[in-house]
Amino acid sequence: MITVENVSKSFPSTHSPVVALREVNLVVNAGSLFGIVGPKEAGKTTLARCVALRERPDRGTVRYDGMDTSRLAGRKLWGAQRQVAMMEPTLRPERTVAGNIAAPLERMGVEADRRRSRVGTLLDVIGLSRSGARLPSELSPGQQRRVAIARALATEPSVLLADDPVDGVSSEESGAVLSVLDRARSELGATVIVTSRDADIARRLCDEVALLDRGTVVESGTLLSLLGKPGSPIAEALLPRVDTPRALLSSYDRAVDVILVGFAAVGALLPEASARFDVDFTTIGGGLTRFGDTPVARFRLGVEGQRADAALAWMAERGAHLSTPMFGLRDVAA
Ligand SMILES: Nc1ncnc2c1ncn2[C@@H]1O[C@H](COP(=O)(O)OP(=O)(O)OP(=O)(O)O)[C@@H](O)[C@H]1O
Repeated sequence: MITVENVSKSFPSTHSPVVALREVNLVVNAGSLFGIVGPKEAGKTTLARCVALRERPDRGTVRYDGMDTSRLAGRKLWGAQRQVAMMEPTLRPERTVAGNIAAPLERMGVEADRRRSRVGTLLDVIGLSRSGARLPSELSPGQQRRVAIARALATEPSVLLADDPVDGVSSEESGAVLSVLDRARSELGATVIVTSRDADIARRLCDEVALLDRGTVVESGTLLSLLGKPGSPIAEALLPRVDTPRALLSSYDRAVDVILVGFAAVGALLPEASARFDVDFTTIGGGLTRFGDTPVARFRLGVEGQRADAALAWMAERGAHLSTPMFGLRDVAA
C-alpha cells in the first residue's frame, strides 16, 4: 500500500514559486489500478513523480507499506525507487523491440537465459510476440507505447506508473494500450497508477481514482463508490448525461434519476419493480455505459402508478442509487 500524507511541492519560478501540490493525501491499495485525473497543470505528473520517489516533497511524506520514504538515502532510496517503474515513452531507435525491453535487465546484469524468458513473457503480455526482432520505427505509435510499458515492467517492479499513457496514441489504438496496463495488474500482479487529463480513462481502466485540480485532491475513492455520491464531479463526468427540459417531467407521478451498477441491476431491476408494484417507467434521458467490465446505467425516469414511491424505495434497498424524487409536478398542480 502506498500512502501519500500531506504532500506539498512547489517549484521556483522567476516571480513567485509555482505551487504544484498542496497538502495531498491519498491511499493507493496494493494491486489496484489507480487513476490520477485532472485538467492541465493540475499537478498530476508532480504527484506521480513524488509517489515514484523521483521528486522529493517539500512537506509531507510518501509511505510504502508504512515505511517513511522521506528518510531514505543512497542504496536504500535506490532500492525503493526500483520498486516503482515509470513508463518512459521514448524507445531507443537503433535497438529492436526485444532489445528495448531487455535493456533494463542488461543494466542489472541479468543472465541471458532469464532475460530471454522475461522478454518472451512481456512480448506476450503486450500482444507483440512476433515483433521482437522489429525496430521501433516499424511499429505504430500505440505499439511503441506497449513496448515502453513492457520495458518498464522488465525488472518486475511492484508498482508501474504510466504518466499520460495514451498521449499521442490514436483513439483506435488506445484500447490496446490500456488493456496492456490491465494485464500488467491482473497477470503480473503490479499495482498500476495512470495519470491523464481524460477522466474517461478512469472509466475504461481504473478501479480507484483521484481527481486533482490546482494541486489539490478534489475527491478520491473507488469509482463504483463515487457513482452513488451526490454531486461527485467524477461521477458527473463519466455517467451518461440526463439533461431534460423540466417541462418534460411534469406529466409523471414521480421523476427520478437512478444509477444502476452491475449486470443484475441493469438488466432486471426496472422490469421487476414495474411488475411487483404495478408501475410504469418511462426513460426520459440517460443511457448505458461500462466502468471496466461492469455495466452501469443512469436513467432519468418518469414513474406512473399508485405505488410509485414503494417501487422506488424497493429499488433503493436493492442497491440502486436514486436522486431525491423531483416530486410530481402533477401533484403540485392538482
Ligand atoms: N520541474 C518543474 N519546474 C518548474 N515548474 C514545474 C516543474 N514541474 C511542474 N511544474 C509546474 O507545476 C504545476 C503542475 O505541473 P504538473 O506537470 O505536475 O501538472 P499536470 O497535471 O501533470 O499537467 P499536464 O496535464 O499539463 O501535464 C504546473 O504549473 C507546472 O508548470
